[in-house]
Amino acid sequence: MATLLRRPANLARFSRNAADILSASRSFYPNHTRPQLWSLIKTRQTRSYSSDPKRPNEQDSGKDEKNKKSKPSENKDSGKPPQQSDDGLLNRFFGYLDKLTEARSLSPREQKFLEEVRESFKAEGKVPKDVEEFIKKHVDQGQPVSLADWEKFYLQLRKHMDASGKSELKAGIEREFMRESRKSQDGKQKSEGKEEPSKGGPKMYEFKFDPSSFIVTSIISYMLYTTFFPGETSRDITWQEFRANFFDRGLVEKLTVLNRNRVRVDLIRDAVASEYPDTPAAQRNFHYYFTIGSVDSFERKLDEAHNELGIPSSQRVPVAYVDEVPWFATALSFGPTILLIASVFYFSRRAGSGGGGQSGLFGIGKSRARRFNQETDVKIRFADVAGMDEAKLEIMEFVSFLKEPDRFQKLGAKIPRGAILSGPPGTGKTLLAKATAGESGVPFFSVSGSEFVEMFVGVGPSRVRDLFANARKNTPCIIFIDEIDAIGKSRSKQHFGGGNDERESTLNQILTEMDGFNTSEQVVVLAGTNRPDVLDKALMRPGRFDRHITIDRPTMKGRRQIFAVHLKKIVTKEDMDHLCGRLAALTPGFSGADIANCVNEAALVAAREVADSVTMKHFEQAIERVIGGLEKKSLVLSPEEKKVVAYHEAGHAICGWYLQWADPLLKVSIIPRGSAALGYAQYLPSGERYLMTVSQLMDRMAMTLGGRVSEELHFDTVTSGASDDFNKVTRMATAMVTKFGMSKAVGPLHYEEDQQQFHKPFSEETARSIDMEVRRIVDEAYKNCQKLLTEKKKEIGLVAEELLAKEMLSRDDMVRLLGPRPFVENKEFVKYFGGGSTIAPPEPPLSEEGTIGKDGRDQTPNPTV
Ligand SMILES: Nc1ncnc2c1ncn2[C@@H]1O[C@H](COP(=O)(O)OP(=O)(O)OP(=O)(O)O)[C@@H](O)[C@H]1O
Repeated sequence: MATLLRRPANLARFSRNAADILSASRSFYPNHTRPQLWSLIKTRQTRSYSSDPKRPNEQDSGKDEKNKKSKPSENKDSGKPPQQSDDGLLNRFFGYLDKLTEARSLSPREQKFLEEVRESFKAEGKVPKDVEEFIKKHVDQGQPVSLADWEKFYLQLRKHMDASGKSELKAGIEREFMRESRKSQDGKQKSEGKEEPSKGGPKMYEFKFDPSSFIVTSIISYMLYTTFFPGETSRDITWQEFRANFFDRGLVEKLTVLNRNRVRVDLIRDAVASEYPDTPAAQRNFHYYFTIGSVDSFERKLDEAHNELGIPSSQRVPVAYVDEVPWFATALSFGPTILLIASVFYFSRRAGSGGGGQSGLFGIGKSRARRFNQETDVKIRFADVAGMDEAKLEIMEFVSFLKEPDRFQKLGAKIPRGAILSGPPGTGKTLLAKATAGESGVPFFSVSGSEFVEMFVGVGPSRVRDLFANARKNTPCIIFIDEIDAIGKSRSKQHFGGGNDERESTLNQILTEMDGFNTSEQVVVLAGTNRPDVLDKALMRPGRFDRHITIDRPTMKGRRQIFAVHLKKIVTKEDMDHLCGRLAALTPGFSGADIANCVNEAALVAAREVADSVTMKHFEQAIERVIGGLEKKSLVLSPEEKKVVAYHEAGHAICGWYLQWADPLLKVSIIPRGSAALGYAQYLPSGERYLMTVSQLMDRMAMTLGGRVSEELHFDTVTSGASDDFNKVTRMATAMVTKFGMSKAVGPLHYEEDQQQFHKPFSEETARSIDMEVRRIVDEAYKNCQKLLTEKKKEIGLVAEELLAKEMLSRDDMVRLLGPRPFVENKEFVKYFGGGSTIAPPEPPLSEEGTIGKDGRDQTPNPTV
């Protein structure tokens, strides 16, 4: 390829030299015909050869000649009769080479090449056939040299050099020609003989033609050129100059009034050139301009000038009027708009590139669902999801459907479209969906409901369409829409206070898409929500989300299993079975996420202490921290306040100890924690409690009021610290009356209090009787508590003083101070806490009455001062 590229360049170079020689020959010897010319050259050469000392080449060639004669076997044509040498032809060829050398100053390499050619031919004593023909035809007969002739000639020389092993020289020459031909293309024909041959091969530069950058570069160059060299095509002059230099001399051909404020002067070029030989005005594109105040004054002045010169109206200089739009100014006026569009485009591309799929402004309607690839991403299996056996069983069916659809289809069963996983936060809904994908070995598209909500209209439905289209391309697969309540809220409820058309149309699109699946399409849609109650009924109907899987907070058994899953990754020397059981008992109401957090927190506590392994103590600290929040070391109470807190907490503790149906006490503390609690008493619910008796509720209320009663018994005044206790007690009592049917006066009725309803669901009369009943119940609980604590005033003092000294009392301390609790304890409690070791504080029992916090778990530690 390189040779092919080089060849035209070499040919061009050779033919140029040859043409030069022939033309030079003609000018040197104008009176001779070409054969005469060459015979002249020949004689001159013969003369010079006979008179000059022998050239080294000739000496060498003489030697070669002898060698040839002495060693005929070394001749290339050995075996053939040696060809008769044609000295005349050789000499004519050498003469031609001389002429070639003289006509152009060749580079040393080129000269060397020709020398080599000369030597080589001389050594052989003959010229090759083609060269012979060339000489005869073009030198002897004077026929013109065509490019084809030169190609043949050049190839012949090359062939000869190849045959005589001069390939290195040849390569050098070719490089030389290459360089020279490039030079000649650039139009910079320098003297080649003075230049050193370049080292290495020629550098090849690749130019890629980019039309857009070419246009932009051209425009910018033109603008710069016209800005910096405006005088090249135009020049401003005054009216006086115009008159004196051109108008009065009759050099003006035409005047053009531009935009009514400037005049372009067209001159009679030839006349201007002869009048002003050095002026640029003679150039074709050159114009003079002058400005005018107004068209009227210009016309008046022009008329006057014509009149002064006595030019008849038929021969007056013609005037044209043109309104030109200056393109540069126009382009500038569009500049800000173009800039704005360009930057919007650019930033939208950048912003979009973060998300998957198509980027840019045009990708806004594309789904943001993350696709987890089976082999790489979804490593979760059902074994990793603990404590929700029923939910797993339910969802297992989807796995078998995705794995072996035939089993269902052949019996004519319709495949379930999807399932809604509902439950409190952190209970493992996403985990279960991932495990379903992991088990079934299919791609998993995960998206959050809020990702369909954008400020642009139509984006939500478009993303839904895109998500489902993607899923259809990847069947079988699972789509998981987390927090579906963000878009799937009941449409009737949305209209209360405004409504949201965009959300509604997104929901409609989901409904349509789910309807759009045909029964054989293996796309399962799972959705997670914390609020199944607000979802649109249409979403829940059979044929869409067929299955409703409720995932509640784990039971004691579930917690134990979840702890077992998460403790696998933790380094601990504790007995695993006992540890899991004890931790599960300590963490009623914890969700899976809480448990995961708790285990991690314990490992962090251990690491902070630079321990080798995580011990029970670390777990208990972690649980305490998760429940109560951080210890508030910065909060320093005054001694009086501390005393009040101690007696308040001691009141709770004594109630919990001596009331039969109260939950067993685990820990009392007056160390401030979290945001509001100055102290707390903690109890362990006696097992999983699904039903509560009146006695249990009454004892729990009495226990909650214990703090305030103790304050009353021991101090002259009471504090504000019991307000949270009163809140709990009131809610419990209200629930007993309005929901549990535990009041004879109100009867077996259930009144749901709906925040969104303006009217209460009961009459004024009922409201009054509810109020009275609630008051009666609380009063009763209060009296019980007061009675008990008055009896146990001494014990309260004991516990409070010990608390002031130690700040925290465990169940052991209580046993030491008060003796064993006078009631039979729960079996599980005895199993894990009967030993009386340090007891971590579990959360107070969950109660239906609304001690549940924002996240579904009661986060308020029991009574504060
Ligand atoms: N049953 C469980 N077994 C093991 N780990 C669990 C379980 N439930 C929750 N977890 C842990 O809690 C983490 C959070 O769970 P996940 O995200 O599935 O909760 P979620 O119910 O989807 O929460 P949200 O409703 O807030 O989206 C999981 O990554 C896992 O570590």
